[in-house]
Amino acid sequence: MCDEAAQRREILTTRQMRAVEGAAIGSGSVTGSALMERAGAGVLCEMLALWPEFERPGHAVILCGPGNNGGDGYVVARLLAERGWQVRLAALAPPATPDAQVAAACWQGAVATLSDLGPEDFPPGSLCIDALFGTGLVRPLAPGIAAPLRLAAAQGCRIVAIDILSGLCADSGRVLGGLDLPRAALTVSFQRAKLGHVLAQGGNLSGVLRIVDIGIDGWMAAAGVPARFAGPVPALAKRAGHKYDHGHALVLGGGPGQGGAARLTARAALRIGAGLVTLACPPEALPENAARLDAVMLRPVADRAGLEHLLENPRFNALGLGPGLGLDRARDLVPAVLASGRAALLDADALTAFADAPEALFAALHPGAVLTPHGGEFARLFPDLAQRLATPAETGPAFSRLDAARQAAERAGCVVLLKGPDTVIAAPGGEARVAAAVGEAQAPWLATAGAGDVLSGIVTGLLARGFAPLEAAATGAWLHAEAARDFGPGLIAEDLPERIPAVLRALGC
Ligand SMILES: NC(=O)C1=CN([C@@H]2O[C@H](COP(=O)(O)OP(=O)(O)OC[C@H]3O[C@@H](n4cnc5c(N)ncnc54)[C@H](O)[C@@H]3O)[C@@H](O)[C@H]2O)[C@@H](O)CC1
Ligand SMILES: Nc1ncnc2c1ncn2[C@@H]1O[C@H](COP(=O)(O)OP(=O)(O)O)[C@@H](O)[C@H]1O
Ligand SMILES: [K+]
Repeated sequence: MCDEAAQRREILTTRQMRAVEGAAIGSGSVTGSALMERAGAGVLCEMLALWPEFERPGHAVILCGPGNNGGDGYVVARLLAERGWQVRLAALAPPATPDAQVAAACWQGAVATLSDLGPEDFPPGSLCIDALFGTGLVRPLAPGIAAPLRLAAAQGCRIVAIDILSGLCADSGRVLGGLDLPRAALTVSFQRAKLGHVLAQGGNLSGVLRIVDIGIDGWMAAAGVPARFAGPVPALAKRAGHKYDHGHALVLGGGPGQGGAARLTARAALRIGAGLVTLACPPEALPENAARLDAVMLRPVADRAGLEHLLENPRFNALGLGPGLGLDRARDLVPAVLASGRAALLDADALTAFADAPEALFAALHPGAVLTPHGGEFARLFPDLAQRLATPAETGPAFSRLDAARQAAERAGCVVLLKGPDTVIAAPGGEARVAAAVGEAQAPWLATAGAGDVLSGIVTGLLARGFAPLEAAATGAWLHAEAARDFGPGLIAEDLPERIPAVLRALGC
């Protein structure tokens, strides 16, 4: 991936976007009005690129709010009318910002109110441009504001959201007030994606997401250190060296009849390129595992003393445990794993085992560790954060899954990966990644038993290969979803490790 692409992987908060725009305008190089013109032109360009049939003028309703999002709407209305479209513009209120007032003054057509609109304004197949609110949304949409959006959807219109679907919090992707909102067919945003496009309901409600360059990259430094999309990295390629140069992952498994999860973990660690992978299970589970494993090596580990003995071998450089481990065994082994100081991935039972005493786990964790909870496991370790996520969002910016992961990472003192279609990954200090399996990158077939065990293996394998915890977790989550997308419908967990080679080959590894 070239540097330019890496930079465009940033995902901004509202505050960060405002800082970048403010720096650009403050430099005197560009005006707010000029940015608004670029934004409106970009919306039109992306609509025509996605739906070439709209080269032939049609019918559009433009819904304009009082702020600069509404200003973008006036620009789009003008541009569509210039192309011969029949445009009906309805405003919630008069434009209230100087830039929106300039844009509105250039609109020659009539201005209706939202309540004037009826079904006849939304002929099926026409366009509804949502320029009500963008990053300035701070409270739930009033019923009269959401109504035309719902009407448009009910009539079979395509909704195009300017910047973000009105009603969605741009920082969290949560719908303020928990309203039932229709989905945009297309969202056109500016310069960089916002967290609200990919987190929570935002991933589904944004539809196809397109980002338009409005020429303010030169001021991106004003955003500080934004979150970034997870993605492929050059270090995935395995160019040379002996197997011992690529690390030896140790996966800890559970008792007889519970071994499938850890076997999935071990196989995924091997597929992602760990030089060697050993599965350590209780002695009584050896026959079952021996019957199912070939390239993955097998060692008996009865208890903590057995593990400490095995760890006298310094070649085990990354440990993965939790899937199918059993809660008692987890309580016995996790302290030894963490005391070894080696890179470690903790998932499933290795997390749930500490539901009654998360502080004990946090005290033992170190910066080389990665936790990969799903929502339920996250709530067991961080009940207050899960509660904040579960509380309906009434004002923006609302508490986001990324806020939750960041606070969890701070508390745990290590990387925390919170799973979901919008997987968020945070390190202590605030660095963050989002592995968004949403919109055009959706991977719904990952909702299958054992998918998380495979993710554990991919991340453990990358840790063994020497990836730093944040990058192992982020790259692993991206690869995991990419393998699922590559396989497609009918995916089961066993398919995921077997799909990794195709993903790596496509990357040129
Ligand atoms: N600042 C810039 O340079 C640019 C801004 N752009 C556009 O500007 C938008 C941000 O503009 P603004 O900051 O003016 O914000 P918005 O246009 O999103 O809305 C802000 C106004 O809506 C009010 N409001 C918020 N929630 C409400 C609710 N639920 N019901 C009723 N009123 C509500 C606020 O009090 C405020 O007056 C972006 O989303 C983007 O579309 C683009 O033109 C690109 C350039
Ligand atoms: N609808 C979905 N879209 C994309 N990814 C999903 C979806 N549902 C689940 N996943 C991913 O699949 C994995 C499921 O893990 P987990 O909940 O631990 O299940 P299990 O314990 O059965 O392995 C996670 O990586 C999660 O991010
Ligand atoms: K909007």
